[in-house]
Amino acid sequence: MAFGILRENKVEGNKLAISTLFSLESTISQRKAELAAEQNGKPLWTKRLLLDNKLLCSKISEEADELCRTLEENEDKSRNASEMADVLYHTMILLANKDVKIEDVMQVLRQRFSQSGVEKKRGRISQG
Ligand SMILES: N=c1c2ncn([C@@H]3O[C@H](COP(=O)(O)OP(=O)(O)OP(=O)(O)O)[C@@H](O)[C@H]3O)c2ncn1[C@@H]1O[C@H](COP(=O)(O)O)[C@@H](O)[C@H]1O
Repeated sequence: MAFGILRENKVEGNKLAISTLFSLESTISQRKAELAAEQNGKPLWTKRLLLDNKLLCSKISEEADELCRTLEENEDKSRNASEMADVLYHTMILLANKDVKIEDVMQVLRQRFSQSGVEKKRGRISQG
């Protein structure tokens, strides 16, 4: 009984996690659609990143470095989650820029479920 409730909570938590990514994807693509409309004043941050690939890539590198620092400097879990959120947000803008959907990324991950990293690496070496 208690196990059933725990499993249900986990399923709900997983659904919430995935719907968060879809929500963010939808907001970013809305901002992208709005770019075509006339701009009044300075664009919001997401729009600025959509318009400036150099800025976006430098933010992605910066956020990835900050994420690694949370490990190297043994920072607490909340810092780790916050830096990962920054990485996800900025990388999802890059995906939107390239018209790649988060589902396309998930599909790649799903295809790898049945394969270990060692097998994957071996496959790449024998191909190249
Ligand atoms: N998830 C985010 C998000 N994460 C970070 N940021 C902004 O990204 C900018 C740069 O982030 P940094 O980490 O460099 O911020 P920082 O203040 O320098 O601080 P550190 O944490 O690195 O110390 C800041 O202005 C943040 O507010 C975000 N801006 C927007 N979103 C989402 O995007 C949606 C649309 O946002 P806008 O259209 O840009 O308002 C929002 O509703 C949110 O859901």
